[in-house]
Amino acid sequence: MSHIFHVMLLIWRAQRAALIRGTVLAVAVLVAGVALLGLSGWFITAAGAAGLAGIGIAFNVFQPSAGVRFLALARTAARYGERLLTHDATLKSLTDIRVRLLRGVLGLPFQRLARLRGAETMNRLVADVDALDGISLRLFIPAIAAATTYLGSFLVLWWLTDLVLAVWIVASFTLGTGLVLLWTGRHALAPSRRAEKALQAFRIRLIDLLRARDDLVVYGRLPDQTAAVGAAETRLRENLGAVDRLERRAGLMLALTTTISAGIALWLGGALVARESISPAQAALGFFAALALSETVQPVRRGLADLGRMLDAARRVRRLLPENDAAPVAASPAASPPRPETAALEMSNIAYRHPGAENPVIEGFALSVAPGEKVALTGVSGRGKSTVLALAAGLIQPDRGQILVSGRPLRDLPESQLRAEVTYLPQRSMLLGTSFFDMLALGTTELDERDALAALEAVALSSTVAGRGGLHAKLSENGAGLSGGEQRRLALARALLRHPQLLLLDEPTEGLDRPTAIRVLAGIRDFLPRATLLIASHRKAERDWADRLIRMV
Ligand SMILES: Nc1ncnc2c1ncn2[C@@H]1O[C@H](COP(=O)(O)OP(=O)(O)OP(=O)(O)O)[C@@H](O)[C@H]1O
Repeated sequence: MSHIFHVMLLIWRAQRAALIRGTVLAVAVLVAGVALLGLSGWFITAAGAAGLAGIGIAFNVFQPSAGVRFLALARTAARYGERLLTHDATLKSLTDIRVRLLRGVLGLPFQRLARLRGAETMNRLVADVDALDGISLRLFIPAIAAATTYLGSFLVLWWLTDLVLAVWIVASFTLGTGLVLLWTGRHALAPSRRAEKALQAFRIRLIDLLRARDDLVVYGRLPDQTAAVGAAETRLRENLGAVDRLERRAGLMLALTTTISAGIALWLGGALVARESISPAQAALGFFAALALSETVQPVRRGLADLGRMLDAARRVRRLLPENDAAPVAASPAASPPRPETAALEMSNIAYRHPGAENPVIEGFALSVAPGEKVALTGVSGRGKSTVLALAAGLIQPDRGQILVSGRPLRDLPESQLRAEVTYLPQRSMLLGTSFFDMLALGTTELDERDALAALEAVALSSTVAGRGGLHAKLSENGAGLSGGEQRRLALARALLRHPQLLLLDEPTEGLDRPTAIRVLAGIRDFLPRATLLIASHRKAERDWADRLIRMV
């Protein structure tokens, strides 16, 4: 439950003023409803009694009927204002939470980020945050409004009728509805959780099916995956059905509570009238107020039916939210200029162990690359070449040792300066966008077309781009309509366009035929004549191109 309170606190803090106003209006809606029915009952009974007594002519019908009209209108207006304020404030708070969550996800350490599954993260950001709206709209605000209305009704009924009648009505409602709501929350917890899990499974399996469709067809697993999607959907429907049934049962029990409470209030009112403690009209007021109190807990019923979904969503969201993102961001140290007389990249006595791995992948590793040098890192697969590049790019931190970029400790470089000076092309990169231009523009905010064409020429892609209709021609999303080699070269061109001083390339010509590989390697140097180049390599063409080889053993 602490997660739900924490999320409610976040929602409340972000939109405090609007939520206070909305809650006041929610109380006004319920109070006006109870007063409306109570006054109507009193009015009809009092008018009837006056008629029976033969003094109907003297009975003032105008004031009570004006009161009824006022309360009806006030209730409608308050309901409108309450919906507007609370929904608007909650949705704004959730937008805020979603942005903070995104910031939290993006701020995760590189290794954790690499382990996140796209579909799952998408679910967190969309479905989980959506589930949180019920915490304020269907739990806290209606619960506060109902409690306030019970207290107010007790005081007003005591004042206008009799203490015994007031105690009975409010106590029976508090106890009755409290028990029904507890029952609903307890029984709906499991199916509501299962429904949410099934929904997440449905989405993830469907996204996996769409993404891996070709592999699933090749391995004959498409029917299995389709069946898995269908099974998740069936589970979702079954559990949603269970939640709905529970909610209906809770509705029935609430109706029974109202009937018993109002029935006994009628009997008690009659007894009090017989003892001449109150008038019949006052007894009617009590009875009708009791009937109206049933309205107070309807929204909470729906909220409690969804409690399991909200609890799980709140727990997951809280885990990913940055702990204290309200704290001011520490000022970045001033950017320091490179020292030209030093090595472009120097790594000394580096040790690194991947999280969860038993042994360090590299231990006591050292390397020095002079400015403008082309160095190839070689070694058998799994020796740690990509790990060295990720360390040099500052994506992971060494457990021991020091990394200097142009003589400055890498960990002291401000992020923006590091990214401006060092670019890393991993083995697998993602192309974002739907045209060559869009895909290249990820690396450079103000991309110049001439520069883009020059980079494409450097990676031997000019004719491909021209053949596909030019830089701005529409392509399948994320480069899906390009060959594997074309996709890699496009990612390489994107890296070149950042004009880094140090370019780290992980097997840049993998998948290319030898003549194209040689052409691309020459193009890299032509495009960046002064840059320092460190590449992880398995190919002879790359080793021949390099000025020096560093063999990892
Ligand atoms: N995130 C990770 N968690 C645990 N182990 C990892 C992780 N990333 C890499 N490894 C392991 O670290 C070792 C070095 O991996 P790395 O990718 O650096 O090797 P590599 O020399 O570049 O290999 P290749 O030539 O096949 O690309 C491998 O055994 C790999 O399984």
